Amino acid sequence: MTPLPPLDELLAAASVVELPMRVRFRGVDHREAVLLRGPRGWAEWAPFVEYDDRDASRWLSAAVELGWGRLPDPVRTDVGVNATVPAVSPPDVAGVLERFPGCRTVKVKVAERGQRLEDDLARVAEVRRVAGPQARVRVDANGAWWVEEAREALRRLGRHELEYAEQPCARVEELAELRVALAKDGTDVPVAADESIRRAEDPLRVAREGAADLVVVKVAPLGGVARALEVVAACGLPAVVSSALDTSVGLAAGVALAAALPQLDHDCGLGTAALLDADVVPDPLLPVGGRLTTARAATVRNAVDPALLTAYRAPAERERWWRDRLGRAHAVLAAGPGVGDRSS
Ligand SMILES: O=C(O)CCC(=O)C1=CC=C[C@@H](O)[C@@H]1C(=O)O
Ligand SMILES: [Mg+2]
Repeated sequence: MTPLPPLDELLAAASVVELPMRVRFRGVDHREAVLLRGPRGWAEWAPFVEYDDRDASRWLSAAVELGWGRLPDPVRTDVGVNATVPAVSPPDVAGVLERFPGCRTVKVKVAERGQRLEDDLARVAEVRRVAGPQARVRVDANGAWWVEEAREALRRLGRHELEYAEQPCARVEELAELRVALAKDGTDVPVAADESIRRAEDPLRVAREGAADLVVVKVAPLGGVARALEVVAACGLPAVVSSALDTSVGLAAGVALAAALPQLDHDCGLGTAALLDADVVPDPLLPVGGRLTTARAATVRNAVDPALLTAYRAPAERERWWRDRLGRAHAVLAAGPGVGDRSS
């Protein structure tokens, strides 16, 4: 674990930005982030605004690892990247996919609040039509379905040959129950755990309770690359890396994690720079031919442009909000293990 720098050092290193998004995703049309200029390079701290100080402190551990620590060594030099399709209407699908040239895998948001299964069926059908029969298509419900709802939704969505369904239900026990039901139905859709990993007190419950066929891991929510590698090793399940809607700096940490995983058989959700309408580097970390390399990630991560930090500087009262939050998250980490850390 990288030693925690003093709060005043972090505050002195911090720039708060507000970046516009190209398309609404995760209920937001802009992304706030704190960029930290550490002695080992730039880092990013951007816990979603609704998260509490304990969650935010885990994201801070990841930022400290990136800016003040050392990342685990890679075992590969490049990783495959999936396209990410928000809960858009079918006519908008082609335009979204055009932003992910060369990606052979597509993740589709489903079960969006205020929408119906028919909207998901139409969106996934259009993704399948545009991306073609060879594409790998996965869906992400962010835990919105009840078990029986997920059972029916995946029976109907499964006709499009899904690679897997990410967090179809919210609770670990529901995921375990759903997997049994899907097998009984002959619905061949693997289940991936995302929120049950990154927001759980004990991410290993997923593996212990047979709740998933694979795990989705995100660097920042899990507390850093080294911690994410530990969680994957302890789960003993295939893993996919996904972003936390980061700027190119945070995405570079995601590439570092994907490159360090002993086994990586799926494309990763690290193409989300395409969802941002601005970034903190002049040449955002966008996949080329559907792939990202560790070399380019390392270069981009340290190409943060002060002019962009100024251009997209957050309003003063948001800057104050983030700096206060940084102080609280720092206090959680400074209080030591057992306060911000997970059991396991
Ligand atoms: O995995 C991807 O294709 C992109 C990242 C992504 O889907 C997400 C990023 C951050 C939070 C969520 O909105 C969402 C997810 O649940 O995986
Ligand atoms: Mg997810």
